[in-house]
Amino acid sequence: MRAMALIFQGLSFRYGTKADVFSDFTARIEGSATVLLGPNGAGKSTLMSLAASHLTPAAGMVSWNGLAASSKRERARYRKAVAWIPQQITPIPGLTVREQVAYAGWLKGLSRSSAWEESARALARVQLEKLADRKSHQVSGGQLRRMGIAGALTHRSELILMDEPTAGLDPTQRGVFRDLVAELSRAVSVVVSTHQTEDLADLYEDVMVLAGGQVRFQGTTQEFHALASHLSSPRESAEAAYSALVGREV
Ligand SMILES: Nc1ncnc2c1ncn2[C@@H]1O[C@H](COP(=O)(O)OP(=O)(O)OP(=O)(O)O)[C@@H](O)[C@H]1O
Repeated sequence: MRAMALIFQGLSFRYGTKADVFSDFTARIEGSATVLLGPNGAGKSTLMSLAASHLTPAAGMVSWNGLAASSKRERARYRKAVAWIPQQITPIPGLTVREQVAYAGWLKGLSRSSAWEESARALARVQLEKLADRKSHQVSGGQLRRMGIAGALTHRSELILMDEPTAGLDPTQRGVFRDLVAELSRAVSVVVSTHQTEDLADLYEDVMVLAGGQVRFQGTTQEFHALASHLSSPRESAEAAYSALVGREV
């Protein structure tokens, strides 16, 4: 296993004058494929945005593999190593799929020419090469998300954070996405937030359950299922374990 860790140390964060979403939050995510579960409002998206250094904590720090997101000297390297696929991927008007993927690489510090070269390789990995010349606002939601992943692949990130990547996808697109996560996690670390407890065992090594800005559970997927081991199917036990941890807050 790669010895890389995403570390949250004494993190505090709130939006404006609202209550703290996180207060002195400490957690460590290692391993190649982790799923972040939690009810609406648990703080999953906020944690992902903090990890992406898209949001800045009021106190504490986030680091990846020893690089601190908040360090001026390390921030560019941190952002190149850590990619984030937000819930909403916005097509950039006028750009083709390939141009938008190349643009993502350029934003992370690649030269224009290498961003352009890498974009072709990345689109092939997410099986979108046929749509490379289509305008990005003319592709489906599932294809947009794969385009976002391709953007993350251009700069060869080490960690890919995906926020609710399967929300609203039809079963076929979900299947494509699952294969992609399985493939990606052989080469890079992935952290995926979701509401869906189905198919956890096949895709993820580790589970972290968040509720009310706190870690309710962290362990291997097997340990997670074992919380409800009296139930036979993995799907039932995952749902039961999840409900036991966060109640019916869904
Ligand atoms: N932009 C924002 N401005 C103000 N409050 C926000 C904002 N985004 C989230 N919050 C609040 O912060 C808390 C955590 O929200 P967050 O979106 O991180 O949870 P989540 O687990 O991702 O939920 P969901 O599953 O619904 O996406 C919630 O109380 C939410 O209302």
